Amino acid sequence: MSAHDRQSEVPGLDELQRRAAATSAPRREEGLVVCENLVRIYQTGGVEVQALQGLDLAVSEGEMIAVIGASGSGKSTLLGILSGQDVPTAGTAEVAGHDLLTMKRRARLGYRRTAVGFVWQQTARNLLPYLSAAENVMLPMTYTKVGRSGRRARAEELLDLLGVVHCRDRYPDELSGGEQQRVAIAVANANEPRVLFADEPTGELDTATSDEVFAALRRANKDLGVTVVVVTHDALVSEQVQRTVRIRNGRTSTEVLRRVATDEHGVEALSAEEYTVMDRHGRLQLPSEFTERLHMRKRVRLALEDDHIGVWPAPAVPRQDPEGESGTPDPLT
Ligand SMILES: Nc1ncnc2c1ncn2[C@@H]1O[C@H](COP(=O)(O)OP(=O)(O)OP(=O)(O)O)[C@@H](O)[C@H]1O
Repeated sequence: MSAHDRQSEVPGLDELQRRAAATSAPRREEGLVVCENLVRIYQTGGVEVQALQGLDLAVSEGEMIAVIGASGSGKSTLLGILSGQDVPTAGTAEVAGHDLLTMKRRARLGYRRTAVGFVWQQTARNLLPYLSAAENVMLPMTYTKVGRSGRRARAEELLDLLGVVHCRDRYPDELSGGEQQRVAIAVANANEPRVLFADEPTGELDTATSDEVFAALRRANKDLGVTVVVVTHDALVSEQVQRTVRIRNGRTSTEVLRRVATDEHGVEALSAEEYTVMDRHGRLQLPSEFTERLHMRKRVRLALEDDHIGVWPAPAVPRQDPEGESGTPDPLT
């Protein structure tokens, strides 16, 4: 090969930059809410609790999702971070372009007041007891430039939308649990937030009342366009959204996507499919029920097919005895 040929093989600066860009960090997730590799470590009495251990989540604008998971899996910690009440230890947490890791105190206060809304499980925690329903809804608007008549009109409109306009002049202790939560949803939407977070909003309610509250959340999502992230233990509630995200041990593990499918006879039916979450590096966790059944440990063999990837247990490797003769297979323990 001549010196000239070798020269022509050396890539130019543009080509090197292009290659570097292609191999650098994978593309960031897109969405109104984006968490990547999110970590929250609590330190209490010298003990470290890793509440979130590299959680990934992306929620698109206008979506309504349910977050489920066992007690202690990190659901409330996630909501606390996304609503600006708590600060993550590491990773990425962005909501509507706000970086929740680097946000300063003052900006955080503004964020909590106008960018997001929050509904707690405890009905009494959402409303001030000495204000009427309408006054509760008007209160957050005092942080904005909306005048008194504008505030009153917006409160009336929200209470009407959520089916509790008849409660406008009543105090919280004169409302049922379901009415209180619907007024709380109105309060959380007062300043036209981009995202509404609700932590077990139906946790203290019976089934019929929970349905009403959940219908109010759906109405807020549909009619006000607010993106909704709701944490729930209630399987019936989580089945009413298009996407349910399950958190296990501080990470997103699986997602159930629901959609209406039409068969060849034009009959519509709701289908639900469960997916394992893959992070942007291509990592995913195989369910232990699968790996145990097929005795998959340490290594697996992958094969790329036209439309899927096959995963097989690795064959047992014969163990080499000291004399150099092959002996019993090593079961890769
Ligand atoms: N302030 C805190 N200090 C120390 N550890 C905490 C704190 N808050 C939460 N934890 C721990 O972090 C882990 C996740 O808690 P988190 O409240 O987020 O779970 P959860 O899924 O919301 O549970 P639940 O469904 O019971 O409300 C748990 O082990 C919990 O004990």
